Amino acid sequence: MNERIVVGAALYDDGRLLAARRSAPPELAGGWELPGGKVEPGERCEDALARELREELGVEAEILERVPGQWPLAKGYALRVYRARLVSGVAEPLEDHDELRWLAPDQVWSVPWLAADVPAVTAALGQPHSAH
Ligand SMILES: Nc1nc2c([nH]c(=O)n2[C@H]2C[C@H](O)[C@@H](COP(=O)(O)OP(=O)(O)OP(=O)(O)O)O2)c(=O)[nH]1
Repeated sequence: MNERIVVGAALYDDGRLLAARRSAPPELAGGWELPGGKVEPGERCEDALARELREELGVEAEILERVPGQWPLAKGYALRVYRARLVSGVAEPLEDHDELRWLAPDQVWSVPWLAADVPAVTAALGQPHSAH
């Protein structure tokens, strides 16, 4: 399989969803996304996501079920989303981001999500919130 996959986390803690503001590249900077990153060759999506959350945010997360669907990104990549639960650590914008926000359910649309993330976040919200 030759797909280029980016995995993103619908990461919940205490009923709130984490949004991360990208600091680069220039065309995406300032937009909000679900934290995550590229899956490396031979890597399981769930493992890639746990690794990215560790690297980018400094947290340990339990990766739960995949949100059905897949959303196109630039350069032939596609975004897949997994629900996840914060296990330990305090999320900080260590890499790729310059601000983080934990959004309560009525705040989810208060940030300008990147275009690809709008349907992904919508799909993530459309499921029972078992990760709360
Ligand atoms: N992580 C993430 N990336 C997204 C989302 N929406 C979106 O358009 N993207 C884009 C931004 C990036 O071009 C690409 C993900 O790459 P990344 O830079 O986060 O991944 P990475 O940490 O593995 O980066 P790299 O060092 O290999 O460049 O997908 C999203 O919700 N989450």
